[in-house]
Amino acid sequence: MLERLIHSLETSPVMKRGDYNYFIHPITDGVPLLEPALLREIGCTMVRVLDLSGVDKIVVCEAMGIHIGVTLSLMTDIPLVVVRKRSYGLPGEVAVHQTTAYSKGELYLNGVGAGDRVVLIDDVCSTGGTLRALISALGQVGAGIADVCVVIGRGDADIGRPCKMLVRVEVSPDRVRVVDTYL
Ligand SMILES: O=P(O)(O)OC[C@H]1O[C@H](OP(=O)(O)OP(=O)(O)O)[C@H](O)[C@@H]1O
Ligand code: HPA
Repeated sequence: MLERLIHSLETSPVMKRGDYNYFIHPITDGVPLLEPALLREIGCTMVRVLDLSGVDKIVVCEAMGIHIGVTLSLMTDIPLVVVRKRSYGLPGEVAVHQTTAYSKGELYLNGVGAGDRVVLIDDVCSTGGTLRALISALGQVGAGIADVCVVIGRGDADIGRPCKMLVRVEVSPDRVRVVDTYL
């Protein structure tokens, strides 16, 4: 079911970002190009594995959650909320701090309120810093999280709740290996 994702990951290049082995892949970086069939494969798998009952909104983070969220939104008719890296100052906006293996910044949540039931989607979970920040923001506005799902998991981050990972990878300085799949 995830043949395209697995093959594309296992042939993806790895570069250094400081000490961090950073793999470069269409889903996590948008380069060199995104094949519609790969997006469809991921969208179909997410529809199968996610608990979407009663879900009002799909929540993703700028930038590399957006194409995955759009794919899922088009397949399910559930509206999409994009958490941004800049503030709009709208009423009810919540700011949280994000730390990853190679960056720090602020994330700004708009468009989700008390009682909303959401699924949280991202491209990759590595240190878990981004998902922890997003879960904190959703908690602050009083939203319920039905499910959390990422396309690719690496490492063994604790985000304080279960996270469905379509594939799990190990990344060495010269290659990516897929070591597990969700289905
Ligand atoms: O588990 P973590 O260590 O938090 O890493 C995962 C996050 O890192 C990347 O985002 P990044 O902030 O690099 O921004 P981008 O989506 O704009 O590339 C990726 O899109 C995830 O959101
Ligand atoms: O190794 C990576 N590649 C792409 N995006 C990422 N986000 C966290 N780690 C990575």
